[in-house]
Amino acid sequence: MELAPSILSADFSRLGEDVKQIENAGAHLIHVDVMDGHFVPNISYGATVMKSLCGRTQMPFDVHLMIENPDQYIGDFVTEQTEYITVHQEACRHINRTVQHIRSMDVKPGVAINPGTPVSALEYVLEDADLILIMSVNPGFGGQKFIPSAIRKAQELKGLREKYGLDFRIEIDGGINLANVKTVIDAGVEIIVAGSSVFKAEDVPARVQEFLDIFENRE
Ligand SMILES: O=C(CO)[C@@H](O)[C@H](O)COP(=O)(O)O
Repeated sequence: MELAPSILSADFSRLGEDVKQIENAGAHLIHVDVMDGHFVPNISYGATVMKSLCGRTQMPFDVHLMIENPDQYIGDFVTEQTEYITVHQEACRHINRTVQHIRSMDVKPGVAINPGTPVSALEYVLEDADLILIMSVNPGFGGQKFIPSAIRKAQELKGLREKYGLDFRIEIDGGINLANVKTVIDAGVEIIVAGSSVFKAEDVPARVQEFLDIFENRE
């Protein structure tokens, strides 16, 4: 199990400190939400902000591109710290080519699906991806309410992974908190993205620890 706090909910005026704080508390990855105002109705930040964190933390980057034309920008997000680059199935005309493009840059490719997209849309890309990201809110904003159908998707993906002997990891993103995280873990999720429930907590390190304690009891 890994915790990937989303810096979308961090305080950008002190991003380096916020990231260091979650790293010291034991978080595993930094989730980097990139939004273009086209694929999603919000603009967040780009590669320059992400790269400003290189070396300020040892945590790997888990990049989530919520953008049109991701192929055009993938190269900008490749750094020595970039572990995953995830693109949306809905944003890619040639998803297989995009996944191969990410892999050719020595980064693990991920594919995300929106709440309205069925798992079946991923059928022919599961064997090429290292990560499948289930959106459990409509992408674009932090602090939204969890959409429960994401649980069925995780169960379905876990079943397909077993059936075909594949080894992609299952990640969930949106509306995750201490109350629902056990349910998504039981459904098969292995990487938990959490934005507001981590960065908006009164005691951020304690909140990270609470997630880690739940992980430990589930493993
Ligand atoms: O990709 C997104 C939103 O589009 C997420 O990564 C959110 O930033 C998660 O925030 P919370 O729902 O956990 O507050």
